[in-house]
Amino acid sequence: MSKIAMIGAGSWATALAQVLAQKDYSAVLWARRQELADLINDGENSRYLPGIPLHAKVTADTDLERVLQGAEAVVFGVPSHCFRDLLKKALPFLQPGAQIINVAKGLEESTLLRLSQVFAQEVGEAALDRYTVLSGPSHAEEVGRNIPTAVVAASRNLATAEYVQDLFMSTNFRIYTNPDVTGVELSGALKNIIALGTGIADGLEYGDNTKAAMMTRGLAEITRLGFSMGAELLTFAGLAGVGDLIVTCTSMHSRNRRCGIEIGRGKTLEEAVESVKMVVEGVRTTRVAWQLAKQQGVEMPITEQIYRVLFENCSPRTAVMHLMGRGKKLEMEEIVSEKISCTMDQGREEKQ
Ligand SMILES: NC(=O)C1=CN([C@@H]2O[C@H](COP(=O)(O)OP(=O)(O)OC[C@H]3O[C@@H](n4cnc5c(N)ncnc54)[C@H](OP(=O)(O)O)[C@@H]3O)[C@@H](O)[C@H]2O)C=CC1
Ligand SMILES: O=C(CO)COP(=O)(O)O
Repeated sequence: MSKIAMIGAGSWATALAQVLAQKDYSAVLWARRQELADLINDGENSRYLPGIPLHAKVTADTDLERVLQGAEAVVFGVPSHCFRDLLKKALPFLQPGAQIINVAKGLEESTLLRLSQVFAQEVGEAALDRYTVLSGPSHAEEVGRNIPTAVVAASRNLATAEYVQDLFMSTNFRIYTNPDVTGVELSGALKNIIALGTGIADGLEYGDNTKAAMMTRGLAEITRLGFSMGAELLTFAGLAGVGDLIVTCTSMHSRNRRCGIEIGRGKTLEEAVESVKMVVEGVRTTRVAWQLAKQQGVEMPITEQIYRVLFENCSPRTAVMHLMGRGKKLEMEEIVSEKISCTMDQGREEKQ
């Protein structure tokens, strides 16, 4: 059977390799450290996905060229901040026409770009026809244990999205296709900010009401930013949107939520990130979203308060006080008015 290369050997890349190996693919993980490759080749990624015996077709190697040789598809499973660098390193060894699947949930901090835009800059706009983002409510710890999970494969090219759907689809891993790459990328990245926030609320020992309010209003501001950046509104109501927001804000598997809990309990950002021992994408994403909100002229009050807690020494309780003390609002105000004015503009253009 065919070979699939996985760039990165953390929890998510390992769990996805396990899904592919169970479908008889050879899933070869690229690890930057020999120690990690050895663990995987010994049958368990005890550093990132402990307690899950790996399928014999999951192997690891530190030689990037060897990993990529003959791979029909390449899954990038590394944190967003190293995507561009690893993509550049991988490019010379990619098989012509290889499918590229990105599973990272973040934005590039220095450029504020989505990762498909980073890919287009490095490989060329036309290559987006073989680029897919795979995203949705999917903790590695559960996928690795074959717990039923459903996610979205988004590509501008339907045939490419369907290739990824067929590649991963199994009895316990269900894939839907979606053409809205922008919406799927933004919702996957931005929900991590809200998960930091619900974690902080949990750390402060606020209740379920607070968490539900933060998730719902969080979704409203994610949707607002996403819509202003060209995403489809309905994507935010789907698996990659509200689905992933629910799982990340409520699960103890979530690294972002766990980091938030530690901050709410009084740890510094550095101490909280250190305690998680895996990537906490939401920290960088908060900086990016804070800047994007300003750039787009979009109100993101929760993101703004989380930014102040993470980077401006604002106490979590003060941040909550600021959120609760904001001026009176109509619940659907911005989203509805933007959509209506947009539809009206469209209607006017069509009439002319
Ligand atoms: N874990 C999950 O359940 C899910 C995660 N994701 C997303 O997948 C992406 C990866 O997350 P996850 O697997 O959890 O991360 P982990 O922290 O579990 O693993 C990160 C992996 O990336 C490697 N890595 C880190 N920095 C670099 C670098 N500068 N150069 C090369 N390799 C590097 C690590 O190697 P080393 O050990 O050598 O540091 C490790 O192999 C993130 O964007 C995350 O949001 C998406 C869905 C689910
Ligand atoms: O995206 C995820 C689940 O869908 C994982 O979230 P965390 O990075 O917070 O663990």
